[in-house]
Amino acid sequence: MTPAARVATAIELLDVIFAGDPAEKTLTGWARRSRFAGSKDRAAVRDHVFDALRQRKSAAAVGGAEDGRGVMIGVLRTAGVDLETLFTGEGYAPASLSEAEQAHIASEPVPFDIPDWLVEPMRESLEDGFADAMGVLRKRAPVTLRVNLRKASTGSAQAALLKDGIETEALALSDTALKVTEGARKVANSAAFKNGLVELQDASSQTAVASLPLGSGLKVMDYCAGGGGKILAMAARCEGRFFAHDANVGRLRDLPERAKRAGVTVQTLHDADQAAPYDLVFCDVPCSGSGTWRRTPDAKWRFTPEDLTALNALQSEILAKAAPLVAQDGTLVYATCSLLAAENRDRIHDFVKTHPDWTIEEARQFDLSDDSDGFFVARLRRKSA
Ligand SMILES: C[S@@+](CC[C@H](N)C(=O)[O-])C[C@H]1O[C@@H](n2cnc3c(N)ncnc32)[C@H](O)[C@@H]1O
Repeated sequence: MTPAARVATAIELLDVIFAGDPAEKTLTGWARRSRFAGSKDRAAVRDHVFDALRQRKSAAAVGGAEDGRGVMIGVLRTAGVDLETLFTGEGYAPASLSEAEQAHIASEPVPFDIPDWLVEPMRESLEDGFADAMGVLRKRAPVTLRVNLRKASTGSAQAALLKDGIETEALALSDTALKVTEGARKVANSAAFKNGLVELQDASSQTAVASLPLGSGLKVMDYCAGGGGKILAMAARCEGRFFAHDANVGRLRDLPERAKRAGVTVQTLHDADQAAPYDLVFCDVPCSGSGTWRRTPDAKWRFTPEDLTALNALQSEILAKAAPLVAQDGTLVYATCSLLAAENRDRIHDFVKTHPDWTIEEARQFDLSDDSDGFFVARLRRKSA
């Protein structure tokens, strides 16, 4: 495919997505139907579509229309691309630019790339960091690896990755985080990944796990374990007994294989109180994912006030259910990958108000940055008698 044909395809797919179809499904369906598209074409079309979804509102303002074509024009114009070379109308290229499209100038200020109803809650949550975070949300997210300290040091993992053409740089935020600077698409097939030297994990999650009071011999429960990213990061840091639970058992499916690769043992429990009490119960609760919206940009446009209300109720319910599983002197951890105070600060304040025997030991919000996703982690303890 020519660069122009890739843009034309992205425009078509964006129109389907804007009409309501999920981005992943739309891209997968197109790839399946389009035998002529090679892996580079598929990657390029995907990048165009995701760039457009990240910047949907600002790009529409710059491009002059809210449909796929307008948004794509906005994305390319913002990136400084010469539109005349792509919008030629020749072959599979998009139609030439109209006079109105050529002359369009975005009115100021260019809108933020989140739903309108979220602008004030987000501004209140992020305070001075609001403008920076809105800028970062428009960019691509980094690919970050966690070095598995059970099997490698940062240096030996970097050397192993390099053998497969993957270049990385160590991130200051965490002692285990490597940002991939070259060869990100090769990670899944690399020997370093297959042998469990590294896992994919954002740097703020890694730092949050590193801040936990983990020590040898502790019993740890990951109450909302999902694919197991957090419990694997915990198990990599110390010897102990590690348990994983999830209301949706199917989400634990990959965990045994990942644990085996990492050289650790994690026992999955259908019933979380089976092995209670635990020294540490980690609740990585379902959330808006606003700290990771660069990675799943169509999720932000689907997110409604009703979703937030329902999530808040579930988040409080999970904390209340997990608290009795914690040993008398143990730690309850509440975490989200959200930037919204309603899902973070407000939830733990609400919890200690309704559970007066508990106190907040520490809470930390990780900003959204070029090197890491937004993340929130809070440690709670029972008050001493
Ligand atoms: C943010 S994800 C967890 C991600 C995971 N910790 C990781 O690092 O890969 C939240 C998980 O909570 C689970 N969940 C939802 N409701 C729950 C509940 N009431 N009790 C326990 N888990 C729940 C979901 O199935 C989902 O897997």
